[in-house]
Amino acid sequence: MDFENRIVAPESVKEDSDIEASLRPKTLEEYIGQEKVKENLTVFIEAAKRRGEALDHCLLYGPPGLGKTTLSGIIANEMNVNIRITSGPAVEKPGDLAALLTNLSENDILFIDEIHRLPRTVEEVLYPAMEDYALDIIIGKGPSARSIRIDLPKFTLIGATTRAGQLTSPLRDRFGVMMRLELYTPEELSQIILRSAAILEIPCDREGAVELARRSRGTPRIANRFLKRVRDFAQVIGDGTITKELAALALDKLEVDPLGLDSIDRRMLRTIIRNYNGGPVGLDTLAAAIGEESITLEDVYEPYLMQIGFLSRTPRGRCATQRAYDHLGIPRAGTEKNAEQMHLMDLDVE
Ligand SMILES: Nc1ncnc2c1ncn2[C@@H]1O[C@H](COP(=O)(O)OP(=O)(O)OP(=O)(O)O)[C@@H](O)[C@H]1O
Ligand SMILES: [Mg+2]
Repeated sequence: MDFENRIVAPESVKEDSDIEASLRPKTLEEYIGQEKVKENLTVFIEAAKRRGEALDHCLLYGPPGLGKTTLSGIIANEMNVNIRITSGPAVEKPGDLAALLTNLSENDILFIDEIHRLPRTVEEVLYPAMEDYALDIIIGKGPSARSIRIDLPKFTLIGATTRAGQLTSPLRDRFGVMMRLELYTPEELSQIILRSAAILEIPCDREGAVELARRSRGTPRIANRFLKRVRDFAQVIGDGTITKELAALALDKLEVDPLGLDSIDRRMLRTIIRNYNGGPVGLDTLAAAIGEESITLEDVYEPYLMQIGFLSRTPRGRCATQRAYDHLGIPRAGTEKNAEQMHLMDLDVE
């Protein structure tokens, strides 16, 4: 199975990057959804600006593709400061971080994507930088080594992560603001799609946008990708406009079902149902059974399946819900007749 090229993958792939830049909203006003986050940010930004201070360090967390990078750019824009962008794995040595920090100006933003992947030695340099705006640098080796302190400009660190739980607590505790991004509702996604369609000059009617939205798994990145792909179908099969019928037809062809599930989601649910009698099954066991990493299941597949109520997490493991059975057309086992039907249905697995 091709995990890398899933059209419903929420992670950025190469073909996304050429449109993403043009579609990124620049102001909080243009940023659709995430009302709670926006409301709080508006207050924090306004307060920091009035005091002429740097914004508190912020941690943005939540599943991929929901707009963490976009939001950081917006914060910089609204604060009227520069933003430097890097990522956890890119900052390999303490010296790399020191170089980034000493190049900031007062109130600037340092954005560290995938901050949970910062090497520990780098993280330790970050603590005094965040707390006291200072760098402690060791000069020399052996007995003559001494530590000097370099003052840094007051800056804002914005960390983004899909896994807040993997952050060490000393790092987590140094963020003044923690904001969780949620999956978007189909209504919010259709607004995002209509906005993107207008920018890219793709004719798309309201029902067409709703249909794309419904299948976008709560994720703007997927919504924008669908828009781009479905435009091709609209131009070749239709009259150029994305309508409800055309959107449905195109996404069916791309093997994205009416709820946005693809074959991998269905396989995961079927595995829980068939091999584990609907669950509960432990995450690691399930991951091994479908040949995917536990972390990927947890970050990428589960959030959406839980949002639509197909999967529940219990202390003993994952369970498929009645809705999942219904959607897949699998009767619940329990009666002998059902068990027999299940057995027959097993013959047509992919
Ligand atoms: N609230 C929003 N309104 C409009 N467009 C959005 C919104 N959030 C995200 N987008 C669009 O979705 C795309 C992905 O957003 P972004 O790159 O910010 O996600 P991300 O959370 O940083 O993802 P990752 O976790 O992969 O880094 C961008 O093209 C952006 O234009
Ligand atoms: Mg990002």
